[in-house]
This record gives sequence, structure tokens and C-alpha cells, in this order.
Amino acid sequence: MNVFKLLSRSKAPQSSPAQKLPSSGAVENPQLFGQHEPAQSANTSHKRKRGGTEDSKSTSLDPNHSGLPTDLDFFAGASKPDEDGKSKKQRKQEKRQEKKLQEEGEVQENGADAVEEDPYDADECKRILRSHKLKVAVLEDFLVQEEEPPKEKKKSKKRKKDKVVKDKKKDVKKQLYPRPLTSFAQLRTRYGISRRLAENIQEQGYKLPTEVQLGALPLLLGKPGSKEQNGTIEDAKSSSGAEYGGDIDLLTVAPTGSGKTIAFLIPIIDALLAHNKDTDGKDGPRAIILAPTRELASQIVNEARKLAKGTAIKATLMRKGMQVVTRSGDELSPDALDASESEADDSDSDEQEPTKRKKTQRKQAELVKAAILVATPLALLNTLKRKDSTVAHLPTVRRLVLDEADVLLDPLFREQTLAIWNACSNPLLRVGLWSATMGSNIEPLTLDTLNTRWITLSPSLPRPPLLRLVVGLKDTAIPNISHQLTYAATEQGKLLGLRQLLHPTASSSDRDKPTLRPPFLVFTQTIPRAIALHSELLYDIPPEAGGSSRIAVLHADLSSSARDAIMTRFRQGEIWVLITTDLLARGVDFRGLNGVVNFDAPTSAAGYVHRVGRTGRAGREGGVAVTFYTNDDVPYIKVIAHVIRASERLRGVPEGEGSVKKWLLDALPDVSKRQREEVKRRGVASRRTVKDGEGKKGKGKMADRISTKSGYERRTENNRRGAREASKRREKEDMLVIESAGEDSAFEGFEE
Ligand SMILES: Nc1ncnc2c1ncn2[C@@H]1O[C@H](COP(=O)(O)OP(=O)(O)OP(=O)(O)O)[C@@H](O)[C@H]1O
Repeated sequence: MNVFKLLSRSKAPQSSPAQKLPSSGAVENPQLFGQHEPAQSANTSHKRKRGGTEDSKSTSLDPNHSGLPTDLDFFAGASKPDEDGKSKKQRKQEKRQEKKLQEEGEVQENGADAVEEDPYDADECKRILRSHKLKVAVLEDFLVQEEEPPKEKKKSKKRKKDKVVKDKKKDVKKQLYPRPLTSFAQLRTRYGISRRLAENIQEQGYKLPTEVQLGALPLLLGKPGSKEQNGTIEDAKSSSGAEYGGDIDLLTVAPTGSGKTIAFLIPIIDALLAHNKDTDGKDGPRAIILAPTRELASQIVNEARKLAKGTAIKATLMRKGMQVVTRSGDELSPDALDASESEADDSDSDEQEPTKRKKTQRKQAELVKAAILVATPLALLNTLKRKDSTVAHLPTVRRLVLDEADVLLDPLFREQTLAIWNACSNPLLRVGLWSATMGSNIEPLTLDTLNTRWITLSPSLPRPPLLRLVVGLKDTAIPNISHQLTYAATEQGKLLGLRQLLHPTASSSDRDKPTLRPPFLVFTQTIPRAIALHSELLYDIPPEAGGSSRIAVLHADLSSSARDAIMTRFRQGEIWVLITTDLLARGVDFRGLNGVVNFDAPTSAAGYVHRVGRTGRAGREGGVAVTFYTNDDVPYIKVIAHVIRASERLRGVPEGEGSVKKWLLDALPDVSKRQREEVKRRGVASRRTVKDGEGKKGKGKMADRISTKSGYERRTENNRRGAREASKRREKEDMLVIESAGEDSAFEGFEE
């Protein structure tokens, strides 16, 4: 068996206790926090089941059958079980219910899973949320602001309104304590999600919800009028958020690999299924998910398809040539027209016969018919742009998700993202912003956008609140991986260091340090550096082990099909070392990835959090993150050292024992915010790709160079090569002289 097959998303085998590596497979408990909390006596999952007994459903969706040892089954019911695992109270309740059912002679409409839950204990909710490091706050409670929109107000009243808003702001960031989702079974029992959706979730084999699912799903699934059903206590200060009935805009910050994707997909699919007419996208998509890269977008499509399997809901990846709204040809921008003529639809047409497909290609290229559309901002905006540069509206879209929201609202993508957000003209649009990191500018920008949209689109409608859910410490790397910050002095030092990782020897491997095993990712600052590093390492893997086919480079200059092929080979375990740029830094999920090497140090704290978060997914232990730094990085490495320190603290590593020592933190210089911004935007100067004509005498070439050879060796080699070439040239010239002399002597013409 090829152990590297473990990398495959779908074929990860079970872990063995001796081998704790991400590639060893899924862990029992994907949660990052709260696992060592003692199980409390307060019960949050007492149920009176209508239609069937508790044990008629011994699946992983059953909260009382999670299959975990009691010490791990953090959310196990609190009533002391008897030999059959049930308390007397539960047995009594079940008998009562069975009898009632027999009398009624039928199962309640919602199916055998419908239950009614007891009012919950608010203190217990708070305790669970705190132990899992979940914080929910109302950023701005629009629902209570039922004043006229500011636009229509007279100047004299404006001051008064400002005061009202200010007063309200005292209440801003009010904490909420939603009732946590402690088992996937509750999705059906508490929120009545569709049976098919519940089965699809169960098929994924998830045992416990991760923290972000535990907090976000109750907020997003709460049905209007579910207040009583949820047994919410009427306490303004410790509200559960159920009063919003799921009608909210949500900004979520949760660790990398913590399962944010299904946390935003489940509510979308559930809502689409709830409204039969929304399941197809005949008149246009109902939900749009934006992601910064094509790789991430296509991964989200896969997840959505798994969750929507067997339903009428289709998810599709936005490709060049697709159209999202019906428009006549002369309305299209040249970009959109070119694209629609050159390419056809995606996998929705895969099932059709080839001839039929050919005929319908043109038609399908005209309109996407999937209810869920996943796209990169540029790809979508290109198809929406009209000839006159205006953007077509998407009135059918009711849900917009910005995955990796901080980067989508970063200057690089901001304009495109906001253009799409504003193109979603439905006043009932609800937005979700998700990421593992969120800069401080994102909240005001989001509030601003929501405000402007409300004023222009629906001033008469009540507005939903904007809630913020934070899991763990904001902007911190996950605690379940080990970090190594390695000083390599020079570029050559980094290459030697990387080779030592590839070929560890007894002398090179530090016993205290966990070894990095393939498969792993190697990040560089620029595309030319990734290509150069790939050429340098190409023959480092012996032919017996697969040779150069085991190492590959992936970057944005490759064609889409080449990128897809490399991704597939890496997932299948054929490629062991993948060299890449920040293209793969965010969102991409290689479940069994054992490590990450920052060959070029990331240029921001967020960059570090996302890159290293490609390993240690869903609570897997044993991932390793190695970061090399040279003299050129010294001014900027402190922020990364701080992130590592914070993550080790979260893990419980005592002060002084972590990989970043205090003396190092004290020794590293601080740089100004401006310098930090500059390096974040453009990278470390010595590694930038210098364009033609830029920089001094060939500096551009130097910047991209990656090699083990020192400058001295290079110069000596160049001199030798120059001397050899000069000598060859001289020999050639001598030969020419002799030959021409011979020719001259042989010429006997022109003489009179
Ligand atoms: N409840 C769960 N139990 C176990 N595994 C889960 C659970 N939920 C999601 N996963 C798995 O966790 C992995 C990471 O999920 P996902 O890609 O959604 O993370 P993410 O939070 O979006 O990460 P990132 O911030 O890097 O984008 C996936 O392989 C997914 O299948």
C-alpha cells in the first residue's frame, strides 16, 4: 500500500496510537478546545421523543451514541445511565412516548426525528461556549433601529439621531449565548433540517460538531418563531440569539481547518430545500459563495455537492464562458462575450450524451442553472459586466458568503467583491463573512456596506443584526501543530535546511524536534522563486522512490487544467512535495498533509496563520510547520514569532519551553507599521520579482535566484566558463584565418 495515498481526502485510514501524524487519518474528536473540561451534571439534551425511541437510532448522529469514550464524550447526557446506557427518567419518558404514539397511531408530520426539547439551562450553555472558547456578540442590532433612514432626515434632526446611535452603541457588542449544537443529531431534532441533508452529513462520518459548527449552526438555522421551541430564557443580557430566528448577517472568525465550509453550507442548503421553488437556479442563482482562488472555489463546490446529494440542489463552479443572468448579446462586455464563445458549461452537462451536449453547449454557456454558484470575484464580475462597464444585477441571490472574507475585502479584491455584493440587489440578501483571520478594518467596512445597501434598497424594511462569532483567539495559529522557527542566515542556508528536511540524518535531526514527513507543502514568495526551487530540488528524490515525479510546482501562471491535474496528483499521494506560492495558502484542505515549510517566510501574521493551517486539519495532531528566515527577514519575523508564541500558549506549552524563546523575542527588532504594510504588500525586497527595466543591473535575476552555490562559487564558475569560451572562440578564429588563408591561396581568378 502506498502510504502517501493517505493524503487523499476520501481515503484517510484510521489512526494508530503509535503513529500520530495528520496522514494517519481522522481523530475521534475534531474539537480544538474544551476537551479536558469535566462533563457537567447539567443536561442540555433531555428529550421527549415523539415517534420512535432514542435507541432506534444508534448512529453517529445520535448525541447519546457518539461512540466516544466517556472521558472524550464531552457532551454526553448528564443523567447517570444504567447498564443499558439509559437513565430511569429516560426510560420512563420513552415508555410514555411509545404509549402516546400507539394511541395516536401515527408519527408526527416532521418524521420520526421530531422532538421537543426541555427549556435549557442558560448557565450550562455559557459554560459550554466558554470552555470551547466561543464568543458571540451583536455588532449592530439593526432590528431595534426603526428610525427613518438618515438620507431623508433633516439636518437639525441628524445630531439627535447621532446621539441615539451613540447611545445604542453602548449596547453594541452585546454578548449572546446561543444554545450550542452538541451533536449533529440536533440539526434534525432541534432545527428540523431535511432528512436527506441529515443523511448526507452523517455519510461524511463526522462524529462531533467542531467549535465553529457548534456556535454558528444554531445562529444560522434558528427558524423564525423558534424562540419557544428553543426554550430561550427571557433575559436581555444573556440572550441566546434565537429571537433573530436565523435571520442575521454573520461574521465568523474560526481557526483554520475547523470546518467552516460545512458550517456555512448546511444553512444554505437547508434554506433552499425549505423553499421548493428555490432548489433550481432557472432564473439565476439563489446563493453565491466567493472564494479568492479557483482551487478553493472548486473544493467548496465538491463539499456542497456531497451535502446536496440526492436533492434537486445543484452547485457549480463559475467558469469562463458561463453566464449568470439572461442578457442579450449586445449587453455583454467583450470579456464576457469572448469567454462565452470559447468555453462551454461545467459538470452539469457531464451526464449528457456527447452529441446532445454539443447542441446544448452554447445554450448552457448562456446561463448557469445551479442554485449555488461558487466563484472567484474576478470570474464572476467579468460575466456580470456590461459593455458600458455597469454591472448586471443578481436579484435572485438571497445568500452571499465571502469565504476568506479578509482577503476578499483586502485592496487586492475589494473592488470586485463589493461590486458583486452590490450586484446582489435582493433587499433580503443575507451575508456571511468567514475566515481564520480578520483585520480590524473588516468590521467597519462590513457595517458600512450593510448600511449603504439598506438605505438604497430597503429603508422601509427592518434590518437584521450583524453578529460576530469568534472561536479561540483571533488571528492565532491552531494549537495542535508544532512550530519550528529556523534561522538560516542566507538563501543557501535555507536550501541546505530544506535538503536536511528531505533527507534527515541522525546528525541533522534534533531529537526534540518532530520530524517533517511527506507529504508537505513548501511556500515561496514569488512564482519565479517557486519555479527555481522546483528545478533545484527536482532530482533530490531517488528514482527508486519515484524521482522527479514526486515533486511538483503549482502556481497561478499554469493553465487551469495543469493546476487541476497537480492538485489531483497531490491529493492522491503521487506527489509528495508540492512547491507553491500563497495561491494555496488559504482554505485548501489536504486532510492528511503532514507539514508546511515556509521556505520564504510569510510577510504577515495572517499569512503565517493560513499557510501553517494547511496541516493539522479537523483536530489532527502531529503536523509540523517549519519557517526559515534569513538576515533579510529579521526585521519582519517578530510578528510571526508572536503568533507562534500565542499558539504554543494555547497549547499549554510553559513559558520558556516553546520554540520561540523570550531572548529571541527581545532581540528581534520592531518595525514601523508602514514598513510592515509595505512588506505585506510587496514581500521582502531581496526576493521580489523585478520586472524588466526595473532595478539595477540585472538585480531582477538575482532576486529570483535560488541555489545552493555561494556568490563566490558562482563568480569563479562564471570566470572559468568565460575563459573556456574565450579560448574556444580564439581557436575558432585561428581556424577561420587558416581556412580563409587556404581558400585565398586556392583562388586563382581575376588575374589578367
Ligand atoms: N465535524 C467534523 N468532524 C470531523 N471533521 C470535520 C468536521 N467538519 C469538517 N470536518 C473536516 O475538516 C476539514 C477542514 O474543514 P474546512 O475546509 O471546512 O475548514 P475551514 O475552517 O474552512 O479551514 P480554512 O480556514 O483553512 O479554510 C475538512 O476535511 C472537513 O471535511
